[in-house]
Amino acid sequence: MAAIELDGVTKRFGDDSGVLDSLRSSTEADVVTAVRDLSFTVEEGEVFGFLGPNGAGKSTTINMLLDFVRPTSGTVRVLGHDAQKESVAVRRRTGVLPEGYDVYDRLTGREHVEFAIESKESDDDPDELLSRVGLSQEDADRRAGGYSKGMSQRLALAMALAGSPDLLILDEPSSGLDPAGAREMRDIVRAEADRGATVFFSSHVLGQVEAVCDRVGILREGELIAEDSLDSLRDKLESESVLRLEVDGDADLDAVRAVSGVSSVDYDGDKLVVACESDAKTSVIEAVESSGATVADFETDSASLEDIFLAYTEDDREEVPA
Ligand SMILES: Nc1ncnc2c1ncn2[C@@H]1O[C@H](COP(=O)(O)OP(=O)(O)OP(=O)(O)O)[C@@H](O)[C@H]1O
Repeated sequence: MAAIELDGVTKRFGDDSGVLDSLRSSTEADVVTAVRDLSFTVEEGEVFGFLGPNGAGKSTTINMLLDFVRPTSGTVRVLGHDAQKESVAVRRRTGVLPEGYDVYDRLTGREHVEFAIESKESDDDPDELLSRVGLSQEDADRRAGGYSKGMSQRLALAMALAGSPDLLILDEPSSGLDPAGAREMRDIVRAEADRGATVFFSSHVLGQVEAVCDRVGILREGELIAEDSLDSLRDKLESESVLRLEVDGDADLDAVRAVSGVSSVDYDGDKLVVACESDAKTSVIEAVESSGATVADFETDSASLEDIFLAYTEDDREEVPA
């Protein structure tokens, strides 16, 4: 069964166009389409990486899974439940690590976790959960208001794990963690998947996602622009190259973009950087030269996963060379 199913989901903020003119408070400029016609499925037991640059719509999507935000159109199902009509059932079976979790200053770490355990009606041992995320007994007895950022993040993860949820939603889980903490978090994600939980993991840090996820979805400006297993993305990479060209004169970037097999064209300093299929390299050089510029020199390397992510998510706007 699918753990998460989105079908044609759009979310517009600030859109009160259905409201009487006299009551409208927003102008057209206030309307933001955070997510546009988004459809995807995450299967039970999968670790799904939800990638995208800042403002791509990741948190909005997560908030719709939990019914904190309602879609303007489309349907959202979580663990077989309608996310709007059965949000209580969804939340009971879901552990959430929200982005930038704010602790309750006056409660101790243990009290936070006890609260999470109670709300999940579970009989978990709070100290066990705290030690799983690397917080000691002494830490557990301290008020969380004095915690460091990384400690607060660990505490939030312990709370998300309470009650062995069927679905874990982790929004930027490694933010604030040191490298050891980030690795421990990844180990926990894998252990949770091994016990059968589904993990939905949002991040703009590709390395984190790469290390734990079976499949990724890449969001850009509210639209899903790629959804694939990491292996397929890697296969794709093998046939991709990045060309760095030293160009004299002004190359027509649109002509280069139009070459079949080219996925992105941009300036990096004074170098023209073109991501393309390996067998399109000659056509790229020809396109640059026939647009009136001269290729003085070039180098080529195979694309890293990072390059692909950037190629998918970066804006194609022409940048003026420095
Ligand atoms: N409550 C809101 N009111 C108006 N606009 C909003 C609201 N929440 C989000 N947005 C807008 O929706 C878009 C997507 O935001 P969202 O927070 O979902 O992105 P994100 O991918 O989680 O970004 P980040 O990686 O920076 O957390 C942004 O343009 C944002 O300004």
